[in-house]
Amino acid sequence: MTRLGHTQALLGPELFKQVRETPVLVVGAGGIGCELLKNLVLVGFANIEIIDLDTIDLSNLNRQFLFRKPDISKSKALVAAATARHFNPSSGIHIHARHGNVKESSNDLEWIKGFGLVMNALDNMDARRHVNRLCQAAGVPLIESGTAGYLGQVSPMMRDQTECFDCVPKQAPKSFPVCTIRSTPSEPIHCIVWAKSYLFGKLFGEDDEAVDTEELDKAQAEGENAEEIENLKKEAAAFREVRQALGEENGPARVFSKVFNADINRLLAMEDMWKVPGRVKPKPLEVDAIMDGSFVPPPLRTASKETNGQANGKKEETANGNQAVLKDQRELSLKENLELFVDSCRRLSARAIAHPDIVLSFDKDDDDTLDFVLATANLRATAYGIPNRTRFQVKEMAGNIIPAIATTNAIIAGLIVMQSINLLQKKYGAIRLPHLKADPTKPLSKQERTNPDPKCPVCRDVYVLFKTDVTRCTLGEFAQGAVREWLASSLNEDDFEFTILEGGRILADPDFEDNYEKTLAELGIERGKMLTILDEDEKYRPIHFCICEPAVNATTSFTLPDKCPQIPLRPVAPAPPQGSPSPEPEIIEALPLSVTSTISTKRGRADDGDVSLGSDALKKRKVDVEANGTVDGEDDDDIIVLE
Ligand SMILES: Nc1ncnc2c1ncn2[C@@H]1O[C@H](COP(=O)(O)OP(=O)(O)OP(=O)(O)O)[C@@H](O)[C@H]1O
Ligand SMILES: [Zn+2]
Repeated sequence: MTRLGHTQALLGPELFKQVRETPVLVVGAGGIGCELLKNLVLVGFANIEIIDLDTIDLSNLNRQFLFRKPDISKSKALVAAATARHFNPSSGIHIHARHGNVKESSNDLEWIKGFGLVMNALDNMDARRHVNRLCQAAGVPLIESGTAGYLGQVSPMMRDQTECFDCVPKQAPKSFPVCTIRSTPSEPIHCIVWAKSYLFGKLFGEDDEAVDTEELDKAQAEGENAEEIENLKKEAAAFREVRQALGEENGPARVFSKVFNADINRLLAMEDMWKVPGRVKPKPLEVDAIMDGSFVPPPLRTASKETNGQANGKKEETANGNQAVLKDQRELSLKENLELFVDSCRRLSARAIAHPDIVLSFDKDDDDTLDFVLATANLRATAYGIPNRTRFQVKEMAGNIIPAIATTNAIIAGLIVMQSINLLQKKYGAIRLPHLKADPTKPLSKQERTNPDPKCPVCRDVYVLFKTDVTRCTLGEFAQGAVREWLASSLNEDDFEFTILEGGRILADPDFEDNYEKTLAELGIERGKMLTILDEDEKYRPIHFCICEPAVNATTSFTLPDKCPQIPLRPVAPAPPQGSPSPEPEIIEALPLSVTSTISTKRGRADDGDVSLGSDALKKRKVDVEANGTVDGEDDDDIIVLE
């Protein structure tokens, strides 16, 4: 019996026909995507489109087995398709591979409606949200998936039948108050974040002197505390000075004495700061004493077995109780950290001097930047009595590395195919029940899925296919023809007052019709975007008109579906607490022509990891808010976000 003969016998002729004919979309040709594509081809799916924006990297080869060394730098989607085709050569399968971003404007509502099933094999929230919205708008079933180390999950999503990706709140990225990072660290991660997203930027990142000065002058003019501004200016000037001297022979020593000695002494002088219960005073570090082994580090703040055995400088022999451990897994002595600090400072400043136009940034795979973060984080940790970390641990923490495990990807890809079959059979009971999870303690577990959240801002809204020539159709024509004559009349609303938005922009409202004469193109509306209607009485759910290519041979400037869909009412919102102002969206009167949405084939943004964890980026938000010497407690809501 042929390979497909087995599948046919298993599935029965009707389901097998669906498998063969249903057009399916796979988004992402990475760890899960490669496994999935292979499975789909072997099961007999014969009409597959796969899209990925990335090219193959050496680090992909350990688990993305559709790729080989000679494929490095080639398009993931194209190579994956070319390899997978050979897995079932006799089956007459058609794989359409696309090297591109799923968010491209050509991937609009009409495009997604062309699929019977969509499968996400992505690694970031942004793209997942985008595909979820498209699928919800089109009513096309989506199978969402993700893995993080040994954990993984598969979640089928079907409009009106199950919750969607946005019905469920996602875990917020881990964040730290700025003052914890800047002045009162208590855990190794606080020191790593400080080294990576504060100190590294100050010494080697973009020189923000002009911005600093301008902002501080402005704040002073606006009446901010003059002493605080003065402190901030001094702090900025001090950093500038050590930064400029970095290339000199004693450059690293000057940085050391500023950040590990003078700054700590200044903090210690702020007595009120150390009266907070539980807060432990740091101890300034001294180069000479560290080098001759006489420096006595402060005791470790946690009652842990860890020793930070810097006192005798013999850490190198006792680290982890094992001399034979790999270099990266050995904890450095205080002296070694100091030497590594000096050495990495020299390497980085040599790079900065050789290429002044290239701004250095932390990269876990760049040894110079990793060494700098390792050494400075450990030196700071020592000053604060916090346990040190090994190079391996710092790389993992600073790089937000979650190991990708091929077996988890393979299990998840198999479960995606099982759920695809359930969806094709419209076994909604089956897709609602097994929200399948892979977990090392219980290889397969299921979690009952819930109904859509009535308040979900994605799957409870209404979406309308709006085919239009954006260079011809004006906003006024849209408001009259699509909203008043088509939508409002089907709602039996004679006096329908509404606001038109695109993204966060208000294009028109009952008192603002200045844009009515402009074409949609002039307003920056293009294929793939949505015009959203909100009624003034807030009676109905938002209605999104999804811009698609004009109909062939269209004589009018737009075409609408024959029938207006049913527009549900909004759920009744609980009364806002007394005195709380209602949020007003921003009105943009003079609209900039922002049609320049350039889509890169490489991501310019950080991944947010599989499931809801992990990322390659540590974002810094407003790190400089705290004046040097003005720490106002842990409840500071300025945060440094670890995504
Ligand atoms: N907006 C997008 N459009 C198309 N493909 C995307 C988009 N965002 C992410 N992807 C693709 O999704 C895939 C996710 O796969 P995976 O999680 O294995 O990541 P990876 O980049 O291959 O591996 P790693 O991040 O571990 O190096 C990647 O190939 C990535 O290029
Ligand atoms: Zn939803």
